[in-house]
Amino acid sequence: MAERMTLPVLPLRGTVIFPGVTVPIGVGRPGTLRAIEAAIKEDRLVFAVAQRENVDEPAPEQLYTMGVVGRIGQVQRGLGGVQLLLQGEGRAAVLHYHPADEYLTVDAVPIEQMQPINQDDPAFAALYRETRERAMELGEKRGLPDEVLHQVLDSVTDPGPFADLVSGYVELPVSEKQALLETLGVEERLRRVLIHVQRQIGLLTAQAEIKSQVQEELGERQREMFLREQLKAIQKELGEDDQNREVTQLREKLGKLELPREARQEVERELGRLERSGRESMEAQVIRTYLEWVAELPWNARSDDQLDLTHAGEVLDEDHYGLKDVKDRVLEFLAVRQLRAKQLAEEVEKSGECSAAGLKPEKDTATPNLAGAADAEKDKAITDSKEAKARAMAKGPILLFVGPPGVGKTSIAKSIARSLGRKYVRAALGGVRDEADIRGHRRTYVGAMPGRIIQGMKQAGTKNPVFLLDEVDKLGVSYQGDPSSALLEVLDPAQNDSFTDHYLNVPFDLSEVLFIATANFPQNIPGPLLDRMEVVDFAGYTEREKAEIAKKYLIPRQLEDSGLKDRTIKLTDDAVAAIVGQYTRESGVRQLERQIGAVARKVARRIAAGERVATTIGAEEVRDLLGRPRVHPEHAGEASEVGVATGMYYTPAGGDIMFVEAAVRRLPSSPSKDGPAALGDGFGSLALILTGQLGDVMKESARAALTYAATHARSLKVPDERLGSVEVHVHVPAGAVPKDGPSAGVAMATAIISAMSGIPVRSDVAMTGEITLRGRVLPIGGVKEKVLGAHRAGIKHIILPAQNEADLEDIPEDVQSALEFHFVSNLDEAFALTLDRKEPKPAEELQPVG
Ligand SMILES: Nc1ncnc2c1ncn2[C@@H]1O[C@H](COP(=O)(O)OP(=O)(O)OP(=O)(O)O)[C@@H](O)[C@H]1O
Repeated sequence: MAERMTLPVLPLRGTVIFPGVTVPIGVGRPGTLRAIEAAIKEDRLVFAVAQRENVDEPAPEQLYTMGVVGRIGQVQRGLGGVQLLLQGEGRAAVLHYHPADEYLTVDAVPIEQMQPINQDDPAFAALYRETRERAMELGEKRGLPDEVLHQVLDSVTDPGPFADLVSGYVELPVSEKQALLETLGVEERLRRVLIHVQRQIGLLTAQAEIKSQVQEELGERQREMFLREQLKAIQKELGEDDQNREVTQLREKLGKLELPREARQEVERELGRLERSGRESMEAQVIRTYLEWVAELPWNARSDDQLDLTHAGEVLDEDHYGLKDVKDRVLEFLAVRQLRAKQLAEEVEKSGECSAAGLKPEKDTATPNLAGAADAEKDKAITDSKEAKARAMAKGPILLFVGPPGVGKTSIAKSIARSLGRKYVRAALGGVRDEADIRGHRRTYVGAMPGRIIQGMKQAGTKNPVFLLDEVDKLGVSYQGDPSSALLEVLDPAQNDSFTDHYLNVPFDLSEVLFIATANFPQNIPGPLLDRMEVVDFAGYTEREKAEIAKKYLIPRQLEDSGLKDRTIKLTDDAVAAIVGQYTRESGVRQLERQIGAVARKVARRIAAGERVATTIGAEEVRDLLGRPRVHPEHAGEASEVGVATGMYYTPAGGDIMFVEAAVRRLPSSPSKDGPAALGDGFGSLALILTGQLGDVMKESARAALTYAATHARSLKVPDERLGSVEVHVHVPAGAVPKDGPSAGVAMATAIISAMSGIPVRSDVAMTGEITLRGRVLPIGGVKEKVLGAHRAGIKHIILPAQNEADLEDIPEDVQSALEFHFVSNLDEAFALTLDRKEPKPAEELQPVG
């Protein structure tokens, strides 16, 4: 029997201490504190026993009767109590509690544990091992570090203390713990501990499982939500649904087209890129625009040509008055095209037959049907492409319509399209200085676009339109490439079946297009371009022609535009003549149409205002409606004059006459009285003054005229007394109109000679012609315009260079018969006609200069 001990009691609340286990304990209750102090003074042993009930000052019956003898280790005193480490040493059973004022003491006896009968019993050993392993597992599950676990568990090898150690750490209610403490049989204790450990492991596992499940579930849902959000964002970013739909639509649209291989490849490539790019991205926009362009081009659509020349002639006549030459040229052009196309088609047919006959038999023996079909297809393809070539070759040169504005160049081109049953498109080239205007910008440029040719093709919607290249003479050249060279490619039948626009970046076939160009001044067209073209001249209209055009086309059209179609408004011939003569000054009929439009609108306004308006509009009414006449054309001079010659000029606005004036004055140091001077035929020094906004060429022309006059002064009957040092002043009035060109040579020479000799110039004679220093008269341009202008001005005689005689046929009959033409090849011939020798004026003294 172990010896009994008397010890201070340390009541434990909510815990049980096991032998071999050291635990920290906080003590605050005064009784317990006193017990601890007492123990510390003795041998530091206390009897640690669990309370049955959670009270402050437990009575003996509120304490269990088995506890542990504990040794007090480290003590930390603090405010309101102490912290101490208590190491459980051995079990002890209570004999008596001794309540006292100071603190509770106990009489207790140590209790030995009961070892199993056979420790080597495999069942016990298994139990022990199992308990160790499960304890280890529990420690791990609680998240204790492995080293610590091993250190603690491995330090105890005896099954009894091991069970106590684990009991100390297992989380259990006090009663359960106490029950473990009171289980003295080691085997039984192990078994119970194992059960608790297992249970706790189970609990922790379940807890962990639940936790992970919950987390998983949460996580799963969050993940899904997150992904969904992300997807939405991505789709929004990509506009995926719309994008896909759009790509599909584009693909369908493009799929229907018969694209050439290269174009198909490019389109596929771009479709792929579009699918991969974000909907709102810059790139997608660019690709979409590109594909839209491709989809809208006429790769294979064409209108059927109506090559009926009679019909074409009718259409041209229907739309235009006069222009006989032009219409004839156009019809000839169409006829040649038609014949050549037929001829080439026949050749193709023949060569097609030959190849078919030559190839077939051989192949038929191999795989009759298939090879036959394939061959036929191949043959057809060859024939088709040859036919296309034939058509292209049949094109011949490009027509170039040359003439002043408003003479019907554009509208004839439209008529050609109508007569052929083709679409009509027009590209204005005036002011185009950039190659990219013709050929487009590469797609890498921001805002790149196809050039005007491809734009025109899209607008046409067929691959064989009539394509008007307007104002090719106004193409410029800049550092950004020469647009005319791009145009050359467009017009070259050998190249234009694979015209490559920079933007499109794939060849487009222009070979079936009927190009027509227009220009005001063909001399401004670059040589190589002009070489490609066949010039068709549109000269201006005579007054009579204009009046006819007005009556037949312009007046009905303008009345209709002003809503007067149903009214019986009529313009008399006088009215038309008044508009033509007094309100317009042009070769074409643009201004005329505008003025007629103005008349029509004014009438309409008066009608709308309820005024009474005469239905027949005469010249009077025109003046009333349009106000004072705007145009004051030059009129032929009344009588012959000294030093005034009538020249002719033409601008895009038409031809007209102009007066060249010359005056001669003596220079101060005139050697005249002292006899003939050194220069030429009796002149000393000669000064020339030029005024009236003359261009360089005209100035040179004036010098040449003066030199000729000076060298021929004697033979030209310039009186001796007028020879000497003189100053000649040549002036061309209407200074606001810039004048240039060599064709005033004859008129200048005439004016100068007249001024020098004092012989007047006939006022009813108008003259034109370039001169040389030796007095030869060279041909000039614009004969029709000039002659029409002179006719308008009331001139009777026209002097033209002999080499211009052929141009006479351009001049309408009525004008021709109203005029008398004289052709000259030198100045003497001209002077003979222009100088009015019948009326020689008395030779006047020359006025000195200054
Ligand atoms: N011979 C004509 N018969 C009927 N109408 C005509 C005739 N000539 C011109 N017109 C009319 O005059 C107007 C101007 O003609 P158009 O536009 O064809 O001139 P254009 O020579 O092409 O001038 P631009 O060089 O300025 O383009 C058109 O309305 C056209 O129908």
